[in-house]
Amino acid sequence: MTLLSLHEVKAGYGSAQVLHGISLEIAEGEVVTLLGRNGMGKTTTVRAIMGLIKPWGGKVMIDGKDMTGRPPYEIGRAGVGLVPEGRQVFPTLTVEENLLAAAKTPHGRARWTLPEVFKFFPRLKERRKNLGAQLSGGEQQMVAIGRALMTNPRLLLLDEATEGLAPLIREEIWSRLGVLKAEGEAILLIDKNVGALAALADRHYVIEKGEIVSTVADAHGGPVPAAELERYLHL
Ligand SMILES: Nc1ncnc2c1ncn2[C@@H]1O[C@H](COP(=O)(O)OP(=O)(O)OP(=O)(O)O)[C@@H](O)[C@H]1O
Repeated sequence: MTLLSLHEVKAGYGSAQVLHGISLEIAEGEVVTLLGRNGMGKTTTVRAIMGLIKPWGGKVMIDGKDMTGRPPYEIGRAGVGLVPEGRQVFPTLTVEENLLAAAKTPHGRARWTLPEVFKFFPRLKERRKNLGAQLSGGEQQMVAIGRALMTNPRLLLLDEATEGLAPLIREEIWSRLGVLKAEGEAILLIDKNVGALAALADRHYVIEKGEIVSTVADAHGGPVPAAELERYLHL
């Protein structure tokens, strides 16, 4: 079933239009990427989905329900969790407080609780009394992901979740995302690491100047080779 669909979403900042009619779909359990060079509108698309900016036109549908322009907490309640660009961990709260601030158990028994997040990222359990500001970039990223998981989302949006991280931490994040995929979590990924995207994702949307210019998938449902994705990025 379709979890999220965008129909001709238009949005921008001030009088500058950035999105010129974005249409895309993500089904339950699907891992999809939004690929594009800098400044093409990936983050703006995420903001429009989350209600962080109000679309100028078009529709954002969640579970077939029109959620266009609803505030972020309502989008979250509808099952969408965001791992934002730049992590945005609260610097003066501890790891535990950062995670608990987001806690939400929408439908009865929740998959994600504090102990479950600590099991998923053991490093966070060790650091649970540390302040956000005292964490390494990789640890902050784990907090950002853990915080989104604490909302028990059915769709996770990750905006540049491995940016600026050391290779080892980056690999750990990718492997954790693989675990989430295997559990049936739907994920929308934005990242510059095309190799990792190719390995994890089922499908790819290519965005250029605020429009989806290609949808890329393997005819037999397998992964799309990284080299093919690279070609789309160097148009
Ligand atoms: N808060 C803002 N106010 C004004 N313009 C903005 C704002 N945020 C982004 N823009 C502009 O909107 C356009 C698209 O930016 P966006 O961040 O969506 O791109 P992106 O594809 O995510 O790229 P990047 O990889 O650089 O984050 C760019 O021209 C950018 O300068």
